[in-house]
Amino acid sequence: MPESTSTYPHDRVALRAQLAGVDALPGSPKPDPILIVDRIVRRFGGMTAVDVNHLEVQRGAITALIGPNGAGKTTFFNLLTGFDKPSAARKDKADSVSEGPPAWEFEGQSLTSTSAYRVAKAGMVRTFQLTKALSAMTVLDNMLLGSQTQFGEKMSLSMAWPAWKPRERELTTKAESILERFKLLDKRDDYAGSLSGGQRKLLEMARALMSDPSMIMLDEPMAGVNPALTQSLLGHIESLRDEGTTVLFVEHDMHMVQRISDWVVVMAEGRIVAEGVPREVMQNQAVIDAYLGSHRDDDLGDDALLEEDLAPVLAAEEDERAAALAEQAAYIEEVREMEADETAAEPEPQPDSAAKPEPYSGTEPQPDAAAQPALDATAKEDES
Ligand SMILES: Nc1ncnc2c1ncn2[C@@H]1O[C@H](COP(=O)(O)OP(=O)(O)OP(=O)(O)O)[C@@H](O)[C@H]1O
Repeated sequence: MPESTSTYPHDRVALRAQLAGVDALPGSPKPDPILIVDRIVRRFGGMTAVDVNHLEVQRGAITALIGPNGAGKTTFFNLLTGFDKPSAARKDKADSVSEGPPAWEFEGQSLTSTSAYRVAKAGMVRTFQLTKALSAMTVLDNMLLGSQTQFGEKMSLSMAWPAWKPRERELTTKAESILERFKLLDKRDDYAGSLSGGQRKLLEMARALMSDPSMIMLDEPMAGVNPALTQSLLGHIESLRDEGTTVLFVEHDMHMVQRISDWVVVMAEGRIVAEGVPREVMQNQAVIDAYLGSHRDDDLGDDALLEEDLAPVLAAEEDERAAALAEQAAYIEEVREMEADETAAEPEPQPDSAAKPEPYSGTEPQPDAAAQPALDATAKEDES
């Protein structure tokens, strides 16, 4: 985990004591914000999906972003991480953009409309669901794809092959260490597609950690996870926080939100309508009106509903990143072949998973591939 340069108290009791003194109001200033967002608006046709005037995310805290379906949470994540661009000001509409240009900064560095690669390199990394193309790669290759350093070095190293080998060894050692932490080391050579739902979630998180993020953004980390692995996932998220990594996560499961969040931000119809400590925010009238309403006693963490609602959004995201993923997967394959040619080593060990999908060749069309931010961005970097 990154060494924090802040004097921020990583002790949870001290952290919560600090947050208890923060005004429970939308856009309230935080004692030590790692992310500050101003005037970010996204419209789709005539519909405003996101209109956030001001938001500060506290360094070292676990912040939950909640809201009803269609509130704009995923779109907001996409904007912050460079996967979408904010809309321009429109004079005939009284939204936040009309009051000035959008701006957001992370660790004091402007990330406004920056590429996904640069966002990840700055230390703000999001997770993605393990999709078909990634499922057809081994767990270890998924981890190597998660290393932004690898992507940044891709072009030069492919031309200076001998330099790559020690780097790959270093990245592999790092990947194995993270996999061990997530109890996935024995799955190292298995195809990711053979993992259980909960193990996939662990792998998504593990992959994001390959780039040493200061802040990790989790999009519905508990969706599809069975109770057996829920405790493990919660424990890992809390451990990340305890080590100084800021966590921002979107979640429908209110039990989880109440249990692990230090702070809760509530979105409805694109806007931040409430903020506060978990117990209090649930009592907030704006939240009850906008989100919980008459269904307050319902279990809002219904995974079946969640997956159904998410499907079209995720499919769109996956399509956009398919080309970048194919390029990266082909490159990893190329590196493997170069290594085999050069060392005339034994044949590569075959993955020993029971459920083995066809290996991904890197050339076939991948309609539903998704990749880490760094993947998409590398392609952009390479173009430039
Ligand atoms: N590419 C798109 N084109 C048109 N409308 C979109 C697009 N992406 C999102 N929207 C719309 O923007 C609104 C916000 O969607 P978003 O997925 O961000 O909400 P959400 O809070 O993440 O919802 P959920 O909890 O159901 O995932 C919705 O009305 C959605 O239909």
